[in-house]
Amino acid sequence: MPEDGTAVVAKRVDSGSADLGEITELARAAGYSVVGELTQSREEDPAYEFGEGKVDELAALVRRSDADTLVIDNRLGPYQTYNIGQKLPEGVEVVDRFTLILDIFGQRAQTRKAQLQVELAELRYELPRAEAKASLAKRDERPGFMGLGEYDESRERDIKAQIANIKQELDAIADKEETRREQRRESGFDLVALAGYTNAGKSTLLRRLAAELDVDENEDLHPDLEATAESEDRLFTTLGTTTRRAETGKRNVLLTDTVGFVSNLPHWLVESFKSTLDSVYRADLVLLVVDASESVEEMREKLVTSHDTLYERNEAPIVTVLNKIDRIDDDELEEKKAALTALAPNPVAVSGKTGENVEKLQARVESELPAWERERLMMPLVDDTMSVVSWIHDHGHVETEEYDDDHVLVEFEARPAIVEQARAKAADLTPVESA
Ligand SMILES: Nc1nc2c(ncn2[C@@H]2O[C@H](COP(=O)(O)OP(=O)(O)OP(=O)(O)O)[C@@H](O)[C@H]2O)c(=O)[nH]1
Ligand SMILES: [Mg+2]
Repeated sequence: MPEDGTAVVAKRVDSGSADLGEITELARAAGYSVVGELTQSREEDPAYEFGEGKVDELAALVRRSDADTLVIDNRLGPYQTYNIGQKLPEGVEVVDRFTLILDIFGQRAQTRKAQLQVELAELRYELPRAEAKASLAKRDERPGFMGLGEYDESRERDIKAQIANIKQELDAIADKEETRREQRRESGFDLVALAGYTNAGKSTLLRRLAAELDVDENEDLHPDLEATAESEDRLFTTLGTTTRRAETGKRNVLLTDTVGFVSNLPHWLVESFKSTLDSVYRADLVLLVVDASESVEEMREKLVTSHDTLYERNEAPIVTVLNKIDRIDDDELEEKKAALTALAPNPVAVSGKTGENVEKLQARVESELPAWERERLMMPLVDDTMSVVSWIHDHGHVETEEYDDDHVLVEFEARPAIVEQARAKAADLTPVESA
């Protein structure tokens, strides 16, 4: 764990100039202080990623700045990692973008699920490396090294078995969570998820929209309700998921905040976090949060990354939320909206920090949620009637409730499935026959 570690950050791009902004933030999020940086613009060198001369320069910089880690914002093959490491002072570690992100996740993982997901991603990272080692060892026919080949093949089998076990456990967790989502829907809740690039302001918006829900009374239904959703100006503040009840008007909304997206992640890493991302993929509505105080270029890139992450699995309609508008003026906002209309049609612009336009966002959530059905039910007043009436209150929105001597007329709106259940409950109320 790189608590108080020091790092040099480096990046190669094929052409143009390399931007170290995000990798520096990621290194900080992992606990490093960044003590040096270096970039190169040239095609990839198969042995060293950078040109060999540049790696010598990097090694000198690492030595001069006394860094204990070299963070490289490129996808390194196992041999490149090894070759670069050979040039560095003894004990200096080479970390690429993916291992750095895994490192952050590992430090933040608090729940069993988060820990399993990190472990799964680590094993998936290691598997091709173990396979490469095993096949090298097999090819190497020097008798003295026979044992090595056997050892590595068993490591490979071992990793595969562990991956299968973890996947099984994660699938069981995912099933349980899916059941919980269904129970919540049956209880009349709409499920809305906050998604978006890391640091966009999702947790800040969650707190802004959240209403209090008595957690104790609803423990069975809402074990993931938490009092706080931290916000901080650092990447990946949120790793697990937090669900709160949101105030939007008529509808009963449960709003879920979760891990942010980040660009250039290999497929297996995103896949490892599938059961966390399911809270987004399986929502009734997704609020895709974008930091509007950044440049149009950055916003565009982050929107593309977000859409790519959502693309394959997401089932819900998406509303784009341009956040942090307190940091820009109206003209700038309009220009950005116009420049991004293809990726972010009809966005809602808000500030989670000041609360500006939050009521517009609430109205938009209400209008985008799957439509409710309207119903009028006339029920006889018998012993169980009041419990049916209060069930309708809990699961939908009651417009009028009128009583006469032996009947009640309830007019309400609710999800179609709720309306159906209410009808069945009403039909079960049998008027007291005069004997
Ligand atoms: N000026 C301004 N700052 C904001 C606003 N919303 C959030 N922030 C700041 O942006 C930073 C990130 O906010 P978070 O709410 O933690 O963002 P997040 O999307 O949950 O981030 P991760 O959990 O790391 O993915 C914090 O420093 C917030 O205070 C806003 O509307 N205006
Ligand atoms: Mg967050």
